[in-house]
Amino acid sequence: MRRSAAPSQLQGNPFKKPKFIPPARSNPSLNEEITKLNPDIKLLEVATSKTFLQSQNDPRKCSLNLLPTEESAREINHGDNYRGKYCFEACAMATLDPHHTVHSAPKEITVSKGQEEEPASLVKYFSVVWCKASKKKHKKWEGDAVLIVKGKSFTLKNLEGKDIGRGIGYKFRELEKIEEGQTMMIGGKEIEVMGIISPDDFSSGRCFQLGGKSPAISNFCQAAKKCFSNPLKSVYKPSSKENRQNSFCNCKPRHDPCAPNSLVMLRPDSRHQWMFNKNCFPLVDVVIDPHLVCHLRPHQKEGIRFLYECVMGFRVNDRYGAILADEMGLGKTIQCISLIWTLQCQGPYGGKPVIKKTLIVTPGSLVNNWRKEFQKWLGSERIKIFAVGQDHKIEEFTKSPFYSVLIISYEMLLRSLDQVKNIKFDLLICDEGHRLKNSAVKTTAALISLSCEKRIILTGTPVQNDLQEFFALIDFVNPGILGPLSSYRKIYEEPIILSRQPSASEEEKELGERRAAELTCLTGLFILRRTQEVINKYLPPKIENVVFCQPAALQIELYRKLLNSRAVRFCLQGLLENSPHLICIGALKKLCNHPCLLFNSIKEKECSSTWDKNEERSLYEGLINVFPADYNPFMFTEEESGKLQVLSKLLAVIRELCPAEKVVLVSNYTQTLNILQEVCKRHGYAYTRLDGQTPVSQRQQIVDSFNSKYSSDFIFLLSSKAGGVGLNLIGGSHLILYDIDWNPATDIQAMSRVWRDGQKHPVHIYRLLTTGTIEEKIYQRQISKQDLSGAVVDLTKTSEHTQFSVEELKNLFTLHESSHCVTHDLLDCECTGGKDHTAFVSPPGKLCLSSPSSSCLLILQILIKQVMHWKNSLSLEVVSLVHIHRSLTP
Ligand SMILES: Nc1ncnc2c1ncn2[C@@H]1O[C@H](COP(=O)(O)OP(=O)(O)OP(=O)(O)O)[C@@H](O)[C@H]1O
Ligand SMILES: [Mg+2]
Repeated sequence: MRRSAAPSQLQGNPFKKPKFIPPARSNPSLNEEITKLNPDIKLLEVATSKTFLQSQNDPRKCSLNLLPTEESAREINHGDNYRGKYCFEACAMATLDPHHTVHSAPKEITVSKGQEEEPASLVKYFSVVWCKASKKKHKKWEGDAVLIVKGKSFTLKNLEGKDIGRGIGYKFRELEKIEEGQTMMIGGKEIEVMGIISPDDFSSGRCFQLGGKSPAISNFCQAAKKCFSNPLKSVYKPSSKENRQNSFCNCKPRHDPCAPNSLVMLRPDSRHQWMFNKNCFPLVDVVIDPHLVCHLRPHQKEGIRFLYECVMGFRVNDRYGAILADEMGLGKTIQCISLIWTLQCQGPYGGKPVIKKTLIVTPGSLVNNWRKEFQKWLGSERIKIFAVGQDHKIEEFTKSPFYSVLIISYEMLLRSLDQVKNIKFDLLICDEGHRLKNSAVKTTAALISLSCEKRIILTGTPVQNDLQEFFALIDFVNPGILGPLSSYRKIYEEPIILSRQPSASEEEKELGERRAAELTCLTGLFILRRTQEVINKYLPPKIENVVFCQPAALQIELYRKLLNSRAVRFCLQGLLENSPHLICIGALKKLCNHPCLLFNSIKEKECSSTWDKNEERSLYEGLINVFPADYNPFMFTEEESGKLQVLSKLLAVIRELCPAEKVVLVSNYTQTLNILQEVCKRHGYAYTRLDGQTPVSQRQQIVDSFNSKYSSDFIFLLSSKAGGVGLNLIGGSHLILYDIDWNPATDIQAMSRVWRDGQKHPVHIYRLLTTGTIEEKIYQRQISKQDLSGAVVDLTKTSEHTQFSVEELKNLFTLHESSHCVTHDLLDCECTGGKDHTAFVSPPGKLCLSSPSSSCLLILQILIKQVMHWKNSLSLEVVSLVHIHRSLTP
């Protein structure tokens, strides 16, 4: 009986180690032929099995390490190039298992009738191929599967992790004796055992990747040798016509690889050469332009190496994507610029450039920032870049042969997708690419439709909590690397989520942890994330202050009323259909910013008669009477909001004590920015503003003008939604976050606008919170959830700020009137926190509130070291380590 091969057999099932292939079923003549053609094949086989075994034994190493090691590869390279070619063909063939011929009839394992003694806990795993039971002569294996034998039962899972067969009550002795090569009938399916899977490979999920369509992770070696002794000797044989034709190509590196401080990229291994150097060009060192290298920080050099290896396909076979997820301000832009410039001028094969055209897609406000950064690092002569804007239509780029880099906003890309699709791009960079975490959105679909293999996502915001979002990012840069979504869910997502449930068994917990570790390991080859710690030493100090502001009398009264509204009572009864709790939360947050914002909403809803506004109306019932009869929201006063009073004083103090320094004032809401703008006007502060309404073409100009030392602007009003990411606002050294977001990442993004390279002054961050209110609760939630562990995806988090339990809502919908500062109470701090110590410093001598407002309660002064410690903690208790600075400064 002959069977055609299952996928694993076509690709070489690594679980089927060469030594176990029964001679009868291998094809000796083929192997002999291969060995005759090239004796090096033995070396490769050994290397292959060695690499595999090594990765199997070392759980920290990723699996799929199936290709020859660099050592073996280099041997090939030093020999005749053609030999190298055969060698690879042979290598590929050697792992190919010839069609199987089954000599013995499969045995049906019989269901045990009698009682058998066996250890129920004994679990074994096998890689198998299977087909439906049939009496046909020529059968076809239908697929690879994993057989799990546990005590007297078995489960058969396909490589997507789905159960395709189950059985119980088998004879234990039969199941125990299962060995490689054995064919048997179980559960109406015929299977052949291909190999044993170690418990480690099962629990990590590797066994599911290895059998079928999974990628092979290439042998990856960190150490790039400095330079070639003689590149011509190793590969270049100008014997053929083709080679003679190519003899014009450049054999010398563009920059001296042996110069001190030179940054030389890793050489391609022999697999890569075989795949991509068909014309046998000489190997040439790729060396980063020294003009750039002299500016690069160590982590940036490492980042460039990483990006180069990823997009060249050195790290993962046939995958050319990368995610650079460095924290904000680490210079992702310069790393990409260096990569583009290098690949555009150089390449390892005959020095031929690897890419011609690059597409950079970025949020609208950063299009011109990219252009400026190119100019900053490369000047305007080296590289011609084209930023799409109102006056720079994409047609210009299409027509002109000069431009090699196109920078376009996500919005514009959607509008001109057809034109962009007509251009052949060799490299695609998606800045602030976390927006691609949803594969259903148009932008993602548009970018996927571009036929560019080399894809880089840049993001400073880690993907938290959501394994599917993580999948979308991975699948975008390296399509298919995690298999289809359905199998990813079965193999990774479900076990990981299950293991996080409080009711998870020890076994489930262990499995979930192993799968999470494997996922991290697998994706870690093409994800790089460094934290701000790497640039701390290059930056001035940062002092972060959390300013707790007592609410004003009007705010308290309105707050009480809101909490007594029908809408809130509904929520507390668990009636959360149509999400009324989100409307309530929104109203409370508005009130914390200023009551006039709530007044506007009340008026708006009063005029609206639509049915679906009922809930909102029930929230606002009777509130209008709390406002004075002649209340005019345009004539709002600072006294009506605790935070606004503090803000006003804070601005006055900064202006007085540090007249040369500027302030970035951030809010999540445009309406709040309007109020803040009005405050600026009233006090005569020169300001500039960037929000969602600001035309994209003007944004960079606004930023540049603020950053300029000649600017008279004192305040930069910034909407965190429009400009929270990517902007460089180093002109300001004080940043005030007027309101708080559920997602700590949004606040951190905003805070990172000023504390970045180029900043000359110590940076002061002030976060304003209204005490006793929902803002404090959000803050507490932020610090208890926040974990900047450096992971791109934090698999331990489950927070979702749209879903709350009734208990959580009860806590959110409480006003703590008797406490001056609930967070302070939670700290177990011995100071009384009373109104007697209402002065604040940061740091001593630099800034103080000369006439402290009675509405201010405390400033928690958190020094940078402590911030780090605090950020890494998961519990509020650790905050008590934070020094509470309450000394009165004259
Ligand atoms: N090696 C360097 N020397 C001096 N300045 C640098 C260096 N690297 C980067 N910079 C500057 O630091 C600033 C921040 O860099 P960049 O905008 O690339 O950060 P980023 O990693 O993209 O941050 P974000 O996630 O906020 O977008 C820029 O003004 C950039 O020119
Ligand atoms: Mg950036």
